[in-house]
Amino acid sequence: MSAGKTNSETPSQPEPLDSAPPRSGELIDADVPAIAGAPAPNPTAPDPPAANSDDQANKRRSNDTGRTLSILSRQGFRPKLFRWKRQLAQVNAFESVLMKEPDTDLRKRSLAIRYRAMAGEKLTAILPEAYALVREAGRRALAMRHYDVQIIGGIALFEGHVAEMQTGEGKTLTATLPLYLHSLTGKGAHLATVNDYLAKRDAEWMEPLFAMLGVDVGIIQTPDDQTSRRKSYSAAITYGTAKEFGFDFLRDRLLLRAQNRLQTEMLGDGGGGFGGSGDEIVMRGMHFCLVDEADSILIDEARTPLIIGSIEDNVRDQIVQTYRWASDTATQYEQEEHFTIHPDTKQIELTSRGRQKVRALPKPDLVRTMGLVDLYEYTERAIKVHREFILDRQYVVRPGDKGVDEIVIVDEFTGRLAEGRKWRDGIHQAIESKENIEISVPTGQAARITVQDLFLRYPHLAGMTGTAATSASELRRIYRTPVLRVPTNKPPQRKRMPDRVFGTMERKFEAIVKEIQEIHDTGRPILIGTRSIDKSELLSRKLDDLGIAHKVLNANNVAQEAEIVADAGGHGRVTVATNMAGRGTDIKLSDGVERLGGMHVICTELHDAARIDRQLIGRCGRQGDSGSYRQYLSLDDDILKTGLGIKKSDQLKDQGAATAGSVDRLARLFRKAQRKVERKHFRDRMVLMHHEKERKKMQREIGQDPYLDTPD
Ligand SMILES: Nc1ncnc2c1ncn2[C@@H]1O[C@H](COP(=O)(O)OP(=O)(O)OP(=O)(O)O)[C@@H](O)[C@H]1O
Repeated sequence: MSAGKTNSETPSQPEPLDSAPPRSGELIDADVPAIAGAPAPNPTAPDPPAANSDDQANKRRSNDTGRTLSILSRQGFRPKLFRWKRQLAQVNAFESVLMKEPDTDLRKRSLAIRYRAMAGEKLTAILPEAYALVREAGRRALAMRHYDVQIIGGIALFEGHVAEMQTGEGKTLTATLPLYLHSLTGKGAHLATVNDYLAKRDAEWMEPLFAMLGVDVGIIQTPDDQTSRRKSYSAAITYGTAKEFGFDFLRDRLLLRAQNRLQTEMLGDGGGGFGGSGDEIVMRGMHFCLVDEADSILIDEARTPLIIGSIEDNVRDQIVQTYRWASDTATQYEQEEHFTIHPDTKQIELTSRGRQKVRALPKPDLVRTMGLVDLYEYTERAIKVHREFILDRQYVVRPGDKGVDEIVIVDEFTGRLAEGRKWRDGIHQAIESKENIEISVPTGQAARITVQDLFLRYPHLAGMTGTAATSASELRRIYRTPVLRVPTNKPPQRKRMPDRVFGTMERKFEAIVKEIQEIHDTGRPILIGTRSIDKSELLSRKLDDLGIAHKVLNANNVAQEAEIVADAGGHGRVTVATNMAGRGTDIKLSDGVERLGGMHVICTELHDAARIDRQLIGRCGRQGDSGSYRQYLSLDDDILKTGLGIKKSDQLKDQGAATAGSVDRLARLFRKAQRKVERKHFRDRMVLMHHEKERKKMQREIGQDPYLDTPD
């Protein structure tokens, strides 16, 4: 969209979706048989009459089926429309019957369809009754009746799509539909979220709905022991994080291998069973997984390897001392004289004078016994870390569980602390030595799986997200999950204000503060998104100087998160946040704010991926509320360096320093830089995927287990 005009938002279209078959094997038949016990489906049947005033209120809020389907048809979904329309009508027809039945009958029906599913009846045939049951249980147990758009979203999820639903449109409730339907087979349905908190919150929130249908729910939390994990996995539906699902898969696999070995050994002397430790695996297979925040987990996290470590390295002391030595000497090396930086890969390489210096510098005894090639590598890494990794941007230092300080990564995409995640290739340890804290010497790998591999193992996979359209082709290519943009329940009212571009960050921040002051005077709440913790704090100081009361939400003050978010939509509130405010945060407007124009969002910089910007923007104009947003940019922004290269970005920076006013016409340059970064990340992911595939193929050929026999 071009700058210079105030527009209603028109997000870019997702890929045409009918070109790739959905992943799920259970595609819906064109001829769904009529279902016993339900009135004959009538494709044009209106929604059933509302039972009470609550329901009437829900119905008023609900979209009419016609609007939903006409929006979908504009997305190029025609071939599926006929089927969905009929299924929606069938769900509605069932609903009018179910509404008259007592709770006990709902449970009996639920049991009956479970038997049918277990007996092998196709889930597609059971879908209308199952979805109507879930809708009715939602209405009774949670006072939330699934809107038509949510039913459509639920059908798409069942068919293996990634459903893009705008913020606040009710992904949590929509998820109950495919989770329930898949759980009927008795093979378990998983919901993967990004953190423990969301897994617990969503499971506990939806639990009364499932309980009404006689379905139990398990929750996996990081500290859980094996026994409680096993219990949670034995539930019909299990909520947990992608990370925990991955680690449980690996631990089970290690255990199975150990047991197999034991069994083989015992067979020789007539023994049976694996008595030994008495351990048992915790998972009971992988059948269906619904991934929440699908773009974050399936794309941003795709490359993250989940690793279970083996025994400690016996050369630990030597490694620790070498990290320390390299870090202590890193600042003595000069660019060009001692090292060069590759313009594209940003790789640091010592020159011959640099290597000479490595050899000449005094070293402790243990370091001297290290091979020279290793010493060069340690030094290059230490130089890189000193130049590129900045405290309170990419990471924070925080007191750890055992009373020792630890480095915690700040996730570029979520703004949150990425608990337990570590940089690879010694970078994490080099940062630990830079910050002079205990060095966590890497252990050997016992088992390893990437997030991508993990989810590709599920025969039925689906996802939900607020922002998938920009990743549609990647999701389809890697996971075979087409993207469906689910229309909002009410038409969106979000306004885009023209982009503003300044020469320097300083001038940009001045203009931002001015805009905050002006809008703040009208009483509208404002949310300002920054790319890093230090910038959120810089802006906060500027607001302090002007006496504008505000709250700061970043990874340093997670404890007050719920309180800050609950308040952010209030009259006159100003909230400065990293992209932590970007997901899972439902900002509700307080009374009267809607009339003033709703919330205003200010984006202070572009992120590496456009969808992260969209997440922040999505905080305003929620559920048909009014709202507005504006993007601010400056010629010294990081995105220009990462997207256009150092030379070009340095030129622009110089140009910016000499520019007094705004240069809004340059906005297009920033989007171009962002697209370049996105393409580069995409290529990296594809290369990784190719290598991983080749490695696994080769390992299988020589009889190895690609998850357990992993090279470091
Ligand atoms: N069918 C419904 N009837 C009534 N209220 C609903 C319905 N669906 C969702 N809601 C309400 O909408 C709000 C947002 O729901 P939810 O948090 O699941 O949204 P979300 O799509 O996950 O948003 P986010 O992108 O912020 O995570 C909740 O307060 C929920 O109660």
